[in-house]
Amino acid sequence: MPTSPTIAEARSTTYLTSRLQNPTPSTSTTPPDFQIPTIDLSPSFSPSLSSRHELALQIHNACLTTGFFCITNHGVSASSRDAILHQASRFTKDLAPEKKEALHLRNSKLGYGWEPGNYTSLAGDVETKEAFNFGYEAGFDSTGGDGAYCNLDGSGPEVEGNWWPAEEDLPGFKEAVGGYYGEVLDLARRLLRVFALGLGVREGYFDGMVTHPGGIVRLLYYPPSKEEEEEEEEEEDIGLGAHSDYECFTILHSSSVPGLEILTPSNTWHRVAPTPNSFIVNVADFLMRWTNGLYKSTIHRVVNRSAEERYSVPFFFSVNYDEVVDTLETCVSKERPKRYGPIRAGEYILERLNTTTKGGKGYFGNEDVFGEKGMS
Ligand SMILES: O=C(O)CCC(=O)C(=O)O
Ligand SMILES: [Fe+2]
Repeated sequence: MPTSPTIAEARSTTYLTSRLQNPTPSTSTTPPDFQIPTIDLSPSFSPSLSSRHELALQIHNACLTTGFFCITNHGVSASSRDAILHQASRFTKDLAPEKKEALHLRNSKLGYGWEPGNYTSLAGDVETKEAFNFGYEAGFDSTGGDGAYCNLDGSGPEVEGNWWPAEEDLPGFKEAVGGYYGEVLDLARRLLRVFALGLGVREGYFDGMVTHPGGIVRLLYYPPSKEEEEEEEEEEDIGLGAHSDYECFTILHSSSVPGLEILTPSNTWHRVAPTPNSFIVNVADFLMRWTNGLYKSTIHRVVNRSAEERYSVPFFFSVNYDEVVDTLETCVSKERPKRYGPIRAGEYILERLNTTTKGGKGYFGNEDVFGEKGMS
């Protein structure tokens, strides 16, 4: 069940303040020791268990340190990757304003639909990004699903499902985004098997927990920078404010325009240079909790400093939302006693989502907070 906005607000503020050691990190250059490893995922297809173990070790090390890594040879087709960016641009540019308005996420309890620019804020930054959010549908799943999907709040898809534009308004949109979703879901499940090996449990340990998994996709648009902002650090327009992600891990695809910045241990923003044909993967909060704080869910943000538009598509992968998850025993030791109790995946994520607001007050379906237009 969603928490009341007041509790959510307090938790959001405390959480982010505790993780942002300095609320305004310096944007000076990255320390030379900070690197996001690039990991070749081809061994995940290998019949050799030792090759898969070697891969798992590389990923495990990245999760213990940066919390971010870049993957190549991931198995997602170039055509689907191109198609999803094209659909993000069609949604942003071709869908009439009144059609977007009809999909406004203020009408959704689960964060689905259209998020206009400036609608949300994170860590006090008003954001310039625009987004369209949707979640799992069995029809996208290459396994066909197990028929047991439930929403973040425990309700079934018949209570609230995705909010799609009408087919005649954006012909072929749902089919294309569904095709991409299915391929990335396959990748996510394969990656989770690699995570299992890295975490010292058997490879199939998590399989039964992702039979109807959570997986929210956002089609994100970041407008071009109004002016050359490279030297004007004070004036920068935040596309997406400093935050960590909420689920198990995120698989991020973006256009070639840079913008993603990662907070380094020395409190500087590391600007990620996009690598062709790759995805960026990052540990999110639920996995951090599940691993007893061993895996790092690293704070990041987006600033589009270029004169070009930027599109990106994160896939936030979670175990089945009705799965009750307790700390992994392999992550508990005498030196690191168990820090967290069991929690239902959807409950945790929904609580976190409800904190992502202008003023931290919770916006999903919450007309009272922002009034009719959802903005103040
Ligand atoms: O657009 C990006 O590169 C990152 C997006 C992101 O961090 C998010 O949506 O949580
Ligand atoms: Fe993120």
